Order: sequence, then structure tokens, then C-alpha cells
Amino acid sequence: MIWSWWPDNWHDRYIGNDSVIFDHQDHFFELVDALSAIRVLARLPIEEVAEKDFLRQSLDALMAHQNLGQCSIFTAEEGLLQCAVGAGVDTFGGDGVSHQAESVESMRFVLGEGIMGLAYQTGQIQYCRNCKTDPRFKPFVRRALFYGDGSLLSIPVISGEQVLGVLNVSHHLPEFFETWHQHFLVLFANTLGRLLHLHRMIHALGDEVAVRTQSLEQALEESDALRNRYQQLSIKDELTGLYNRRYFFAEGEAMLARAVRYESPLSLLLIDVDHFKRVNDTWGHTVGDQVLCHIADTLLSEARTGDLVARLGGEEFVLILPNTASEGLDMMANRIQEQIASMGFGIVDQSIDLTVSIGMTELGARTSTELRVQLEQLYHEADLAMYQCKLNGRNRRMFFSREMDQIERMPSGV
Ligand SMILES: Nc1nc2c(ncn2[C@@H]2O[C@H](COP(=O)(O)OP(=O)(O)OP(=O)(O)O)[C@@H](O)[C@H]2O)c(=O)[nH]1
Repeated sequence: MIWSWWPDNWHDRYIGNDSVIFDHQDHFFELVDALSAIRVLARLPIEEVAEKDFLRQSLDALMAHQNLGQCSIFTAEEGLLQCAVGAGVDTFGGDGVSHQAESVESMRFVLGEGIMGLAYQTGQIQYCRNCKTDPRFKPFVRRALFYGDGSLLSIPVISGEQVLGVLNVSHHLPEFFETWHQHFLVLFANTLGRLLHLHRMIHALGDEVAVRTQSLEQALEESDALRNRYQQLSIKDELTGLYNRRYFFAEGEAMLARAVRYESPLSLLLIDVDHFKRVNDTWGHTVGDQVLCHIADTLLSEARTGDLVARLGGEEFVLILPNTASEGLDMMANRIQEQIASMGFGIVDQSIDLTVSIGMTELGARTSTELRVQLEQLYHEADLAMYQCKLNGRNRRMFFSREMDQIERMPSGV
């Protein structure tokens, strides 16, 4: 579509039949200035500034290239024409009184009211040749704008069929404005209307993008939190917060690989609570759960950084201690036993006696077999040792020995 600044009926619409087409020769320099104002207007960085600043800069461009005296732009908001920006209006009228900028900013006109309201309502330029005698002119109550017998041009700021506001240009002399002023100002107001519309579209789009970006970020945060939660759930035991069986075997393999590579010692403890069924049977499952958490906390408090503490299920816990050989392992197991036995578990005014059986084994000189097999082997050995503890009366700790491999396993509850 070919777009033009000028509507088809521009001449009748804006100028009327009583006008005299401007004289190019008389106004050559003013015209050059006028075109400069439009060029500056067209180059304003509309993406970067707020609407008010854009309008202010537009008015500055107009004032800088035209000797117009007083200008303002009113925009339509909630059924009123409201002053968005004004330049020079506070000195207008020559009454010697300097009015505050606030009074300009607070000016409002009902749509259709006065010259400006008419320009807005009809979408056509309005020329008030003498504000004192023109019956259409409505003096502003505080006289900051359009005072005396000056002249006023109100030009609708249009984008397509929509009137966005009104550009007002006034002068203290009556009959001041010539036809070429009107041509130029209509062109300026039309350019302004297009840019204002564009500005609003760009910024509305920017706001929409900001809102969408924010909700997208929020959704991402939520899904991250959810993923973390599921990740935690997949590696942690929900009751005690210790690592679970799956993590134990995965991380245990990595610890084993490091120990094999650096030829450093590594030990494993398997801890089983003695007669835990009785706790449940006597105090109920909720207390049983609390006891399991209490034991988990005790194990964590005894473990060093780098140790792996996990709950394999039921009342069975496991620890992998890197850089620890049999002597250190025994000291650790002893500490755990003493801690659990001495503390017991307090409930109301009673204490539940707790003991544990601990099976122990170490990596020793083994270095070659497949890691998973090796970890399962270590676990198997500790389990056999722990079983021996149970056979031997519980509340004890034992190292794995080759002979244990020969003993046939009895059903639990021995
Ligand atoms: N409260 C609670 N009890 C559990 C949980 N997991 C397993 N148990 C119970 O733990 C008990 C384990 O009993 P057993 O395997 O017979 O072992 P025990 O009573 O500790 O006897 P020994 O190991 O031979 O000393 C069972 O009663 C299970 O129901 C749990 O998450 N919470």
C-alpha cells in the first residue's frame, strides 16, 4: 500500500476555501526550517524514551526550528484532553505574570470543548484568529494558556482514522498564522501522530514481552525447583534424608575407583539396629521412624567430610569411609556403638534402649576386579560380618573373615 502524509481531501479538510496557497519565495527560509523540524522529529529514538519524553523532544524540535512562541501537546485520556507537554505557555499573553509549569501540566479540556476540543472532535485543524473575539475560544480558567487577543492553531494529532491528541500553537498577535504555517503544522502533526502510534505499539509490545519473559522465568524457576526436588527424591531416603540405596551403589563405585587409582585404603560399615521390630511393636511405627531418624543423625554427626552415609532400607545403614583402613574403621564403629547405646532414645519420660550390630570390611590389596562387582563384594562381606554379630548376641562389631563365607545363612530373627 502506498502511504501519503496527506489525505485525499487534504485541501478542504485542513485549509478551507478562503485560504491563500503559501508563497514559496516569501517563505523559503521558514520552509527549510520547518522541514528541519520534521527531519529531527522523524529521527527521534522512539524505542528508548517514555511517551512524555518523546512528546517533549518533539515539541523541542518544533520550537527549535520555528519562531512560534507557545506550543503544547494534549493527549486524550479518559474522556479528557490532558496537557502532556507545554513549551513557552507559562509566559503567554504578555500579562507579565510567570505561571508555574505545574499549572500547564494540570490543564484539562473536555473533548469537544474550546478550539482544541473541536480540533480533536472533528479531526480538522482549527484556526482561532483572535482569541478575544472568537466565540469558540474557551479561556482557560487560570489564564496560563491562551490569554489576551492572540491567535491559536489547534491541529489534530492523527494516526490513520484515530485522533490521538492535539498540537496547539499560539501567538500573542491576532491573525498571526499564515497558510504556510498551517500546511507545515499539519504535516508535523501527522508525522507526530504516526510516530506516537508507533511508539505506543512498540512500548505495549515491550511491556507484553516483559510480562511474558517474567512468567517464563517464573515457570523455569518452578521447573528447576521441581527437578531439584525429584533429583533429591531419587538419591535421598525420604524418611531420614540420608542417601538411598541407588545413590550408595552409584557413588560407592566412584569412591572405589578413586581408592583403586590412588591405591588408598577404603572401608565399609554395615549397621543394623538390634531388635528394631520390638521398637515398632512396643511404641508404634511413628516412634520407630523417629528412632531411625535419630540413628541417621548420629551417623551423620560421626562421619567426616568425604564419608558416604546411606540408608539401604528398613533399619539397615551403611558407611563408606575413604582413606580409612581397619584400625580407623574399628575406632569409628566403636564410636557409633557407644553413641547410640549411651544416648538411647527419649520418649515422654522413658528411654528406649538402642544397640546396633556392625559388620566391617575393607578394600585392602584388592585392585583388579570390576568395580561394581567389587562394591557388591564389600557389601556382601560386611553383611556376613554383621550377621555374625547377630548370631553372637548382637550389640557388637566384627570384621569380615574368610571363614564367614563358609557359614550358611540362617533365616532372620536368630
Ligand atoms: N518404623 C519403621 N519401621 C520399619 C521401617 N522399615 C522397616 N521397618 C521395620 O523394621 C523391622 C525390622 O525387623 P527385623 O528385620 O525382624 O529385624 P529386628 O527386629 O531389628 O531384629 P534383628 O535385626 O535381628 O536384631 C520390621 O518390623 C520392619 O517393619 C521404617 O521405615 N519405619
